[in-house]
Amino acid sequence: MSGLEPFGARLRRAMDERGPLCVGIDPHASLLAEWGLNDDVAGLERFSRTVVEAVADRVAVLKPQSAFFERFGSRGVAVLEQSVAEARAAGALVVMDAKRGDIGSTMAAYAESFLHKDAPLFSDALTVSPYLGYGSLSPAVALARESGAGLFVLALTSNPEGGEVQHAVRSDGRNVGATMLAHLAAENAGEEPLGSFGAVVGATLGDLSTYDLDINGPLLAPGIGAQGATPADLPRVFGAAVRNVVPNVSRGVLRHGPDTVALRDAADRFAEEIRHTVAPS
Ligand SMILES: O=c1ccn([C@@H]2O[C@H](COP(=O)(O)O)[C@@H](O)[C@H]2O)c(=O)[nH]1
Repeated sequence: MSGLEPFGARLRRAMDERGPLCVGIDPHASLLAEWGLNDDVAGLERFSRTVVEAVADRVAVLKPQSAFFERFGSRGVAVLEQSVAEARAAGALVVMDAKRGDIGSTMAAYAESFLHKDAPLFSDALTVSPYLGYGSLSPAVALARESGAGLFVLALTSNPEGGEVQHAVRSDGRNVGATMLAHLAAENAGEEPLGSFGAVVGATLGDLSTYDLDINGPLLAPGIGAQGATPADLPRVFGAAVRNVVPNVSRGVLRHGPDTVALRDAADRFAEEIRHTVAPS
């Protein structure tokens, strides 16, 4: 299977050209209502199409949250397929936020669903959960390499409950989140300009200087906007690794819809704030 150029290289270029902002497509029932849309497949389709039309030609990454599409069954998944295709056609990279994770043999099927180049839901990258053991992700790592896709592994999540698992200390003295970061650094060793195997690290987490975030791969940073973090927090949280951070904003942008100009302006404001804090001129 001849794949795309590696995800890390494509992402680095997109971040350099468009800035690193990732806008989420999260069609919450409450947002559909605020936009004057019905909580049905037609409302879902209108919502997703509007977000893609508003921002897919200007942000590096769009991140559809699969849960909000799966809620509507097969017709919701059809809308998700269409949104992925339209976003990619407009030049955005798509990170599918489906947080898949299972024993290796089943993980292989999840990987086929999102990372095989001919899959209807093929995405540039997929969020995955390593909490059945990092090694259980091997089939997804292998297929991502073959297809030129990437993964974002949940390492230090933005929610307050995450620490119960991710801060647990192993017998070697390292905590679980740090162990995931170390696995990713090994995966990305020697890759230029950037590896394809990223970590999810919440922007809400405060000072992370005790962690080695230098994984030579992207750090997807949710938590800005509705969860309380701001672009100004990024240098303090990520230190020198801020250069590889892909900050995600979902509700913080989406609440400005359904007007496409207002959505675009909101994304532009976040992008500008991020540019100022990440690479101040
Ligand atoms: O640690 C994590 C991992 C994923 N997410 C997802 O990101 C968005 C955040 O949405 P906001 O509206 O900007 O809060 C959402 O899809 C989450 O499932 C996360 O928040 N934290």
